[in-house]
Amino acid sequence: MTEPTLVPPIDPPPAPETSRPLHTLPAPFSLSSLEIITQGAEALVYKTTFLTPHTPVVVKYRPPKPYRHPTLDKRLTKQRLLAEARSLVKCKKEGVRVPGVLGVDAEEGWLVLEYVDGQTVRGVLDGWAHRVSEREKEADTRTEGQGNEGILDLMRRVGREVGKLHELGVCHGDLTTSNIMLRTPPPDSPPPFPTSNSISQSSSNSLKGDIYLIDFGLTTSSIQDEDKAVDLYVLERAFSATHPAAEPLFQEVLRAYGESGKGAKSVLKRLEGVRLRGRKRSMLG
Ligand SMILES: Nc1ncnc2c1ncn2[C@@H]1O[C@H](COP(=O)(O)OP(=O)(O)OP(=O)(O)O)[C@@H](O)[C@H]1O
Repeated sequence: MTEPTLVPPIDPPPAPETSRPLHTLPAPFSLSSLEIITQGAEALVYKTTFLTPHTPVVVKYRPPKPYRHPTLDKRLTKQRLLAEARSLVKCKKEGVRVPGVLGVDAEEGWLVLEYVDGQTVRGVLDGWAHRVSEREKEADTRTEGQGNEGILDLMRRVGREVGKLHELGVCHGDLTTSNIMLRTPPPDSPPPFPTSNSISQSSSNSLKGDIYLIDFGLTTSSIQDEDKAVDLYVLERAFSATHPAAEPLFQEVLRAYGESGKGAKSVLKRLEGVRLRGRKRSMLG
């Protein structure tokens, strides 16, 4: 009988690396005081009341990219962060609704921003599209068309805010429905008891509030119609990707944009060309 051979214990495979070095967030922040909002491709976004107990703020942190040379990485992060902070400051000063910059440490890679209490337009559109399909299922003709004025008005506010940004000579560079937020307005005093009117109003109230543009990490200064038209094209694509029902709403964004400033009409003209090129490119694969 052959002796059983002793198989040396196999080392367990190394634990997969976390996709992001969360623990590297520098002082003065500690993870216990931060609530993660998103962990995007470029940045970690947290909400915290660590700095101001009664007012939440956003900490946007760009962690080091381990695959990049550390010196180059630090330089790029610093440049992008400063560019983002400068654009935000400029926009806010000129009356475009953006979160205020409360602090920045470009060496360490973080930015503290005013917290916009609300939801992204992407979230709003998802909710709206859901309500539309529920209504269609119920085939309730009494409610048909109800609530549309609210969403159309929201689209006009989006168009005007983007118009203000472009009028200033700033192109967003990543204008998607996730980078536009609807700030929740302070609550109206509620009626003493719910009425049918107040119930139907609660869903249209969710569409009220100011529009804020966020994520200025890819912003550029440009007075070129072409750059502005590309911004609009990116937004148009985001609308059609969200929900087919949202696509016609974009026309309302464009209408309001067209009336927002001197150069807006010629940007819309240019958008037609950008669309044609976009279509050609997607046909070619
Ligand atoms: N000032 C703010 N107030 C409230 N929420 C915010 C704020 N800034 C960002 N957010 C939330 O965090 C999300 C991501 O923010 P942002 O787009 O700035 O980060 P990002 O990592 O650059 O994103 P992406 O990887 O999509 O480019 C937003 O979609 C929004 O939900």
